[in-house]
Amino acid sequence: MSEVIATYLVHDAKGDLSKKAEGIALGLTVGSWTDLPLLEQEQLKAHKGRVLEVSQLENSEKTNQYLGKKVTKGKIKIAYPSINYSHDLPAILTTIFGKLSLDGEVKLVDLELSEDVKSSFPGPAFGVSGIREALGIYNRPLLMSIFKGVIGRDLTYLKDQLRQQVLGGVDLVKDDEILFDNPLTPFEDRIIAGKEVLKNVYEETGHKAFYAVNLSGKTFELKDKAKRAAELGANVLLFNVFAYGLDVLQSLAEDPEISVPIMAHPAVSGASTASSLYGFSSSLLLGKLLRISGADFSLFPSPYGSVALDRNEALGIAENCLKEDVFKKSFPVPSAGIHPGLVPLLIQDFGNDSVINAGGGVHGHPNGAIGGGRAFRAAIDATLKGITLKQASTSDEDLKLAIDLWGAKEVCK
Ligand SMILES: CSCCC(=O)C(=O)COP(=O)(O)O
Ligand SMILES: [Mg+2]
Repeated sequence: MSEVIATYLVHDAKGDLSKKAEGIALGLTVGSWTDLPLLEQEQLKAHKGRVLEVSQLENSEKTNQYLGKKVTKGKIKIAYPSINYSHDLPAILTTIFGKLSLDGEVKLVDLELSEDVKSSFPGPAFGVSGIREALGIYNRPLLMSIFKGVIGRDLTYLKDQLRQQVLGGVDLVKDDEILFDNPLTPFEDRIIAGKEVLKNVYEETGHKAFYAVNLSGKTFELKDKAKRAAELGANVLLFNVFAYGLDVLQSLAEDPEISVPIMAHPAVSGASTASSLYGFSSSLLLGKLLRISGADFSLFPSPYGSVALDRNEALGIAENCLKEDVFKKSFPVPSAGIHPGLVPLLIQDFGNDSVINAGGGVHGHPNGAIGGGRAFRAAIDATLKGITLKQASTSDEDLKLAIDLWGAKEVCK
């Protein structure tokens, strides 16, 4: 059947979840149902939402700590026929969660698209395999660092910081999401300068790395800027998807003139995911929806760093980035407050097909960004060989300095 199935988590004061589910299925599709004449009911049948599942998770005996009232918690699954909407996310999201998102304690936790609906979405143009091939790295998680303190600095500073990071052995360097187009480091100049630094480092050391430049500006200027970036040979485009919308990401990802991998930053997404009662689940928004819309990388807070996400939520994002589907895989990038001592935990939880990403954990190293990058690479190598960081640090000064400063969370085998 051609449809989208939505799963909701609801907290309902009235306690009749079946009635609530039927109300949603009707309200978001054909509106009124039972009061209509039989002929009209027949005509509308193909358009009506179908309740597939109603399950009570907790009863209403206890007062909910956030709502201050007794509520019944439950899961509701509804199928929405695809003849009701065009096959784009603005229409799909408005159908299944439009006014419903404003109507009490309802959280959208998952969406399942039938195969014909999926075919309207691009998925990542490069994906995990394409990025690995472009970098020539197949057997370990990638390592990324983040420019820091570039606001108010010029291109000379940016070039020097890029060089230091790449010399430490990182595979990717991304702009911070708060660096926009500006007179000191304009978008196009950053791409040109970045390419020059990466070329020099490659010629000197043989180490290949990519630079993810922040694609920013007004929505209707983005395509032209992205096309220009592609012409200039940009490696990756960083994009603050949730300040714009998933459909904007999709239109960039499916444009054949913008053949550049896209890295989705989660900025602003917390406003839609953080509540346990409202909004979207992180695994849906930062995993499934980013992937179908064309993100080659999805950044999200790791469970361990400074902006921590619940571990199951973070694992759910990674699962939706990587599970078998018609789409290429997106790289999960657990981020924020990451330092070399967290590498064993990150690899245990997110595996080889992930990107280890750090800003402060690279720049704050006592030997500077070069030392930070080297410490991370040593931590990755040690973890993959099954050696503890403590052991590895006896023969690696950069790793030793990092774990003396930030500690190490070894994992039990
Ligand atoms: C919230 S995920 C985004 C990570 C990010 O953009 C960042 O700047 C993290 O920096 P940090 O110094 O915490 O590694
Ligand atoms: Mg940042």
